[in-house]
Amino acid sequence: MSNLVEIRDLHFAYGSRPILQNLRMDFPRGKLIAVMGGSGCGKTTVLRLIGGQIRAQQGTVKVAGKVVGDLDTEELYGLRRKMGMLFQFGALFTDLSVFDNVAFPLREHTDLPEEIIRDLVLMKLHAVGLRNAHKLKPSEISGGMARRVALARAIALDPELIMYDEPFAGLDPISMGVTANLIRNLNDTLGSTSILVSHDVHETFAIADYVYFMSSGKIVAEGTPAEMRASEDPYVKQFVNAAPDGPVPFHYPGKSLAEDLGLGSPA
Ligand SMILES: Nc1ncnc2c1ncn2[C@@H]1O[C@H](COP(=O)(O)OP(=O)(O)OP(=O)(O)O)[C@@H](O)[C@H]1O
Repeated sequence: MSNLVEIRDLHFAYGSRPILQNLRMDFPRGKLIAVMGGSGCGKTTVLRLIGGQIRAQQGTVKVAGKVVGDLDTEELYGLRRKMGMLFQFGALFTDLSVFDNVAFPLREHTDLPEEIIRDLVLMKLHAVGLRNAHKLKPSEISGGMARRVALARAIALDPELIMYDEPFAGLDPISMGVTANLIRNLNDTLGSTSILVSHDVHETFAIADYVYFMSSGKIVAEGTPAEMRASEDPYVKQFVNAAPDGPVPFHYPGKSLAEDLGLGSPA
């Protein structure tokens, strides 16, 4: 099976601060691939490299066979049209109705007549169960519904690749489950490829085909959700079991408590 996105030998630094090291990742067409790991390990940076918002200092990111870092502005713009992105707390335009929020990318990126835009928007809203809410403003709907509208907007242009950055953040458990199912169903019905950045193990394992675990800018484990559940890797175990201490220490590194309290030999 061919990969829609391929990352090879990737190194990335913000200034002199290394963020990603020696990454190799495959995102096969049609699959839903999760990228998991603690806060600040570099997950969002991976999405930004795929979207071409930033460029790697070393290594390659290929999307649909093209090296993203080599594209000029116009080519990048063309590539981005094939990508749908749902960012953390995917903010809606508060002054626009639900309908106009979803219509926005269609009006911005296509010359389609309004009657066609109307049908497309209603179909996308139907897919997320909110066709009948199309006249409402974001202030009149719940947080879970707003996330679904953002999802409808992200898929408005039938993207080949959909990237989700923490789509479950701030949602109640029911809305989380609804959003997770939608992400899986949309991937399958649109025939797209999805990248899901999340630290929510339960929802992510329920829908992902394959999982990459990152820590400090490196891939530390990868496999299917079942393989990850059975993994003996201490980092994966700590993450999957949400253990407060393990390879990721609870205490910020430094002096021991005994030293700080002047109690003699360091522990
Ligand atoms: N524009 C920037 N300039 C400098 N450092 C940055 C910039 N953006 C992110 N970083 C740093 O890069 C590291 C990786 O950030 P990134 O957002 O990719 O992490 P993440 O795994 O997505 O974290 P989270 O789950 O908290 O969103 C972090 O330490 C962050 O502080």
